[in-house]
Amino acid sequence: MAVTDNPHLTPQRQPEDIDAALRPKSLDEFIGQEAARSNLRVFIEAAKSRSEALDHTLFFGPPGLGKTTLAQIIARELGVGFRATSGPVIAKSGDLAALLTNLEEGDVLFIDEIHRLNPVVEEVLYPAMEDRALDLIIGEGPSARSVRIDLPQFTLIGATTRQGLLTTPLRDRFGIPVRLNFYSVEELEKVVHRAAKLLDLGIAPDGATEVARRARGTPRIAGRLLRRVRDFANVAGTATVDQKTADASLTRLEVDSIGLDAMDRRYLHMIADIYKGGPVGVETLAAGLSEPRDTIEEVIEPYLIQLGLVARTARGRALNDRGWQHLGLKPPPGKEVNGQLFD
Ligand SMILES: Nc1ncnc2c1ncn2[C@@H]1O[C@H](COP(=O)(O)OP(=O)(O)OP(=O)(O)O)[C@@H](O)[C@H]1O
Ligand SMILES: [Mg+2]
Repeated sequence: MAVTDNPHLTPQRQPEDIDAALRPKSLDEFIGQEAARSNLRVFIEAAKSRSEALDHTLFFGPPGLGKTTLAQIIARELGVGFRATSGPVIAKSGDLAALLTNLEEGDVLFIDEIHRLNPVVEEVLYPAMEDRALDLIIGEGPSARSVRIDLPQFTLIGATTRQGLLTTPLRDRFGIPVRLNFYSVEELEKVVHRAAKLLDLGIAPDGATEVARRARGTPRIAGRLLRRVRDFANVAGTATVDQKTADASLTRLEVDSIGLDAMDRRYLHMIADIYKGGPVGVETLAAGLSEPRDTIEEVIEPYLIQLGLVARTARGRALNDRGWQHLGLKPPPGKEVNGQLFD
């Protein structure tokens, strides 16, 4: 059985299914991330010209910026097979051994959420990445012996939203670390136009700009918002989405003028209203919002920090003056904001 046929080793994350239709298929089609893209182009070309596997590659950055997409594109550009799995589903070292021994020459093995690998499994990965070999213990007790199995040349592509949670030995074994950044509005406009074409939806430039401005710097969100805008447009009988249609739809979806959603605003209000602007610890916020700490750190905070609304300080999260402004509130008198006393 092919590894990818095993349901336990190929978890289908639901959002990915919706995403599949909009996924770019080549580096040329992939929008933005210029530096990463041009470097990858060189590394892929070089590996191909030497008939070698590409060096192990690590993608890290917030959700929805294109990590899985780029991994698939790399396999396609290299002209090799693509096997996908994810950290939490590889429960035992035997599962990983099965995956690795089933690889074909040059294949890409994609491990999503690689920061969530079991440490025992991770140990198996080290020699596999470094020497392309597998050390197995066969038998038990006094008759147990260790055998080394050679693996085909392969490329491990890891993806993580939390680079900081990777162990140093694992991080050091990736020859090509790639950070993905939030997209600019101009880049997201292109993403929106491309997606609209694929969805067979007419969109005016100002309509695309409106969706792009409110997509939280994230192509996945741009795609999602566009689908909802399409629903509103279809029902209203609007042929072409312009700024007004987009704005009305997004407002109904509670996406505000800078793209923050209801959850983002609950987070900001919790700091402002209950903790007087902070600093407040992330665990406290997690409990107050009934959200896992991971979601807060991986999904909610990166964009708010990027916009400068919130700061991560040693004593916890604190609202910056832009955060107060966005909420239309004033910090309490005597409050230190951005390191300055507010009066
Ligand atoms: N540069 C891009 N150009 C066009 N569409 C993109 C781009 N990057 C991502 N997308 C679209 O955004 C969606 C999400 O991308 P992807 O699944 O690769 O994100 P991810 O980084 O793997 O997210 P996660 O961390 O949640 O796994 C896909 O539908 C993809 O088509
Ligand atoms: Mg992904």
